Amino acid sequence: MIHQETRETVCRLHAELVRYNLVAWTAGNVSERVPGEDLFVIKPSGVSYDELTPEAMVVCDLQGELVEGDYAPSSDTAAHAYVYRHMPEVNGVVHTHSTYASAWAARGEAIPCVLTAMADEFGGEIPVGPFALIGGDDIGKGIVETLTGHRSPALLMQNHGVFTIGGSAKAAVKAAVMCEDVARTVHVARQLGTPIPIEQHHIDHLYDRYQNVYGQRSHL
Ligand SMILES: O=C(CO)[C@@H](O)[C@H](O)COP(=O)(O)O
Repeated sequence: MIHQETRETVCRLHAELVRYNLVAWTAGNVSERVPGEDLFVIKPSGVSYDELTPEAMVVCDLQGELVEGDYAPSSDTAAHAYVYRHMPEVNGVVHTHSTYASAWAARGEAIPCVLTAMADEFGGEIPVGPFALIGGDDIGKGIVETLTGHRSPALLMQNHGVFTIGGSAKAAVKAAVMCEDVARTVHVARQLGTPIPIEQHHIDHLYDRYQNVYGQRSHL
């Protein structure tokens, strides 16, 4: 099938949403831009995660129209397409209903930057986007307006759940995993007392280290 490599990547990353317990039933979705094309691959709508295969993935253009595939595209296809049209640096988009992060979304409250892990991955708070109905451009507009110029690759769409972006679908999945992890920890901290905000200059230092030094850097 066309765009087999991207199909395989997107299919494999959907299994990561299940592995990290970020979705229930058929909720959530992952997409990735097809390299060099005005196209992206996304999950078919309402198909059980254990039935997802590279062949079941669907290919859409940047208007969200189905280009190739046997299934109807995800109900969030318009949102993903809007992000790809307006954020050319983004090559991966993920949506989950992960429990703790969605509980913050239900309250319309940003997750404050009170953990070094938040400074590392999000460069500050995880912001909240507006309430938006599903299917049109409203969710995509909310994502773009909230995350443009913001360090965080994740946001909480009010009353809905998590959307993340990344330079790849893998990066966006990582952001979704880390978003749920810190949402849970900060929630627990709130139950025990008042979390202590990290000073901005420390956030900046931590973010720079994590983004530019942490891990294995290719020197070849
Ligand atoms: O959030 C919603 C519906 O509220 C959707 O994003 C579902 O979470 C997944 O829909 P499909 O990708 O299966 O169409």
